[in-house]
Amino acid sequence: MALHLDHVHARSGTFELTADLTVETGQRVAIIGASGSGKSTLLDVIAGFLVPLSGTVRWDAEDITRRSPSNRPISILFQDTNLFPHLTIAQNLALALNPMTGRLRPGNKERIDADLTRVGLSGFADRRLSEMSGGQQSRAALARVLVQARPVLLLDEPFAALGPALKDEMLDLVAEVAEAESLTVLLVSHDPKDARRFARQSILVEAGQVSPPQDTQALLEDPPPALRAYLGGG
Ligand SMILES: Nc1ncnc2c1ncn2[C@@H]1O[C@H](COP(=O)(O)OP(=O)(O)OP(=O)(O)O)[C@@H](O)[C@H]1O
Repeated sequence: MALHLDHVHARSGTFELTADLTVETGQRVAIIGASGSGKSTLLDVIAGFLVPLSGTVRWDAEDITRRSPSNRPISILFQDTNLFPHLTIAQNLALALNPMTGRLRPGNKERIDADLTRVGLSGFADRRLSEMSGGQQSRAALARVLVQARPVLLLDEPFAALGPALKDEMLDLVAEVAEAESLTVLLVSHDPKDARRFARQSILVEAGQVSPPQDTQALLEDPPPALRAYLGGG
């Protein structure tokens, strides 16, 4: 299994993006590029918020190019956690599972409890989000994407508001969970330390041109000029 972008050409306003690449199942990949290079636009194409003008997005043999975001094998974690502060964690996760009703179906409660345990929040099910710390809210947001049980996880700077130690802890937790569930993960981050920590391979985005995954260490040691300037490497 793999996520494929075959000869994708997309346009958002006047901005153009091209991508031709494969991310293998279970791979963790960082998306690196200067500000405005097209990292979020790339995630939009994969997630289904932006339909390309040409080319194909495939999950293995399945063409998902025109599928709505909610019908893709993909979940997304943004910095805005998508959680309702006045609801409990359990209520939030129930809504993630059954968006129309928020009611639990048979088996849902067990799934929620298992995912809360997995992210270190066992016993927190009835706690309101507004009564939790930033780190705990990040864990709850991760549990929210885990209950959806989709094989591809997109992360767009999800832990940028946390301090460095907490951010590292969350990245390690995502890596651990991704490993256990064989998730394919794409992480947009502005911090090269995150890419080094999280992803052996990275996708470089330069002025709308997306390169296939390459070795993170090698890319960051010898970045192309635009990326070097952005990273502040002189
Ligand atoms: N609807 C639009 N009309 C015109 N330009 C757009 C539109 N949407 C996005 N852009 C431009 O597309 C480019 C890519 O934006 P994108 O958000 O993908 O970049 P990014 O690499 O994620 O940037 P950052 O690191 O700053 O978040 C930017 O120059 C942005 O201004």
